[in-house]
Amino acid sequence: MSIDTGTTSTGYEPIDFVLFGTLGDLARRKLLPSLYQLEKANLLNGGTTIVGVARQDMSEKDYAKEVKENIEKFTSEAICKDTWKRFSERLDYVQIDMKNPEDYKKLCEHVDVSRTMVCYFATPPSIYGDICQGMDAAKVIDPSVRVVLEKPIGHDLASSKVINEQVAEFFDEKQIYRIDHYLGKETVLNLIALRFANSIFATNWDHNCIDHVQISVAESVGIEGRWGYFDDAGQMRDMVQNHLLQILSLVAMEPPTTLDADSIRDEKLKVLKALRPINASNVAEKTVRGQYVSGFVRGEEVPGYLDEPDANEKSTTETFVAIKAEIDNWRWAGVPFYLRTGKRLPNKTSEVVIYFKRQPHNLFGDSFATLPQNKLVIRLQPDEGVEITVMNKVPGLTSSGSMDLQKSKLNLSFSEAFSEDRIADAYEKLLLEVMIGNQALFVRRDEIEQAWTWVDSIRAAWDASNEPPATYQAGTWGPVSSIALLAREERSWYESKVLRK
Ligand SMILES: NC(=O)C1=CN([C@@H]2O[C@H](COP(=O)(O)OP(=O)(O)OC[C@H]3O[C@@H](n4cnc5c(N)ncnc54)[C@H](OP(=O)(O)O)[C@@H]3O)[C@@H](O)[C@H]2O)C=CC1
Ligand SMILES: O=C1O[C@H](COP(=O)(O)O)[C@@H](O)[C@H](O)[C@H]1O
Repeated sequence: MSIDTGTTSTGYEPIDFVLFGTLGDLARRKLLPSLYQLEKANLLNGGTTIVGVARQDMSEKDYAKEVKENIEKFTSEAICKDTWKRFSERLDYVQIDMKNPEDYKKLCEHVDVSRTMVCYFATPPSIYGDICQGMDAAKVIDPSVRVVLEKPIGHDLASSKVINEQVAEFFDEKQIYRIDHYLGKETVLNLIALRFANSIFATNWDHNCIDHVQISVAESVGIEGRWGYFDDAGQMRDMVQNHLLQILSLVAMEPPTTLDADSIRDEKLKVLKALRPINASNVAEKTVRGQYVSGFVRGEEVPGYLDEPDANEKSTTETFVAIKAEIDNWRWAGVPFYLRTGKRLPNKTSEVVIYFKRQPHNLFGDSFATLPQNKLVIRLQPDEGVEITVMNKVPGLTSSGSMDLQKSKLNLSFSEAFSEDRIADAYEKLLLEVMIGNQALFVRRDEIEQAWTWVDSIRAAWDASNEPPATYQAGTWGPVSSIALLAREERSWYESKVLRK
């Protein structure tokens, strides 16, 4: 089916956007509201259609009603009548049991194979193979089709290879867009601009100038009713294997030759390959895993992980991970990258903090016994921005002739510096990139597999150790051993501002 609402002309050809799993949590909460926002910003091509696929029997009218309700619920603003009118005209629905190849014939009545088709698999990865086979049986696959795969791709290296192979049987790597939604966050993308558009950073970005790097992705939420999924995954698979390693790669990669997809992905892959393996011989020294017990998060009492609904009270799944990662290459020799992520921490904050080396000699002994390190704090979320701590002379006259120093901050807050009234959600950016056909912000198969290789080795060492995770109270920054991970190297975690309710 193709329509022309005649409203928008964008830089890409009209497409048929097929959303498998359209009634699921991700589609309802993120994908459909993001498509709606693209409509509102006039970024959906006039001829583009949105075909929802799920196994429930539902009329087009009821589907549109359901979509509208979800947009109202998950978009923090009143729905705009004109935008909704244009958006609703694009919506179409088809009932398919994705495990039944016969059912996919119905799809042919809803898409126009002469146009580009984008197929978003918002379903469990275990049925990606079934969807590919069904599409093949319905003869809707050709080289112009793009498929979007949600994370996690697998549970470990072996299972990710199986899923990647199932999809590769029908689609070339150039057609596959693997989502890591952190790559769609404005501030994560800004890492590339900050590093490569500013010579002050470009020339100071290595072991000569940088002491260490901290990457923290803290969440105040717990398991949010996803115990079954989460207990199988744990924070390592849920957050480190993908989001934290992608951020680390962008911070540590060499300048890509251009901004094209493979130039960037080649450089990220080299970083992942250079990560020093962590195994049974060094896992205790380089990693900490934790599990929260009950406590208070922003003044509210919350249950422990083992007391969450549906919990198995013997679970040893980690809800917190801290790692000292090292990159064995010329640029980063001797510079640790400390990673930290957890559920039920005091706040939702994601930050990259670059600690520069101290001055070799202190001229200002009277003010400071040791001069503090300059820090570059890149706030990924919330209060997106960049902050540099510098030392300044305190203005004023002194009779002793000494110079008093004070630590000050140069703070760039995106909300104050830029006139945008809202920062686009990561999914808006990524959906638009798929429609344009740019793979730069999507993860290549070899990156995913390399990340699994590193993570699997840590997980195997944890399993072999038989040590349970250390506990931490909900609302704190993780187990004390995480503080010790840095303290024994005379360092400490950057203290994020804790937002109060
Ligand atoms: N939810 C989130 O915040 C995030 C999700 N993801 C990933 O996104 C994907 C989707 O997750 P989520 O939306 O949470 O999952 P849900 O279980 O909520 O949704 C999956 C959808 O797929 C449908 N489905 C499953 N099997 C079939 C089948 N045989 N035939 C037809 N439809 C089927 C389900 O239909 P039915 O309702 O009928 O069972 C449901 O609509 C997963 O890969 C997940 O890991 C990634 C990051 C975050
Ligand atoms: O992929 C995931 O990410 C979210 C955190 O994403 P954010 O954009 O809110 O920072 C996490 O809660 C979830 O467990 C994980 O699957």
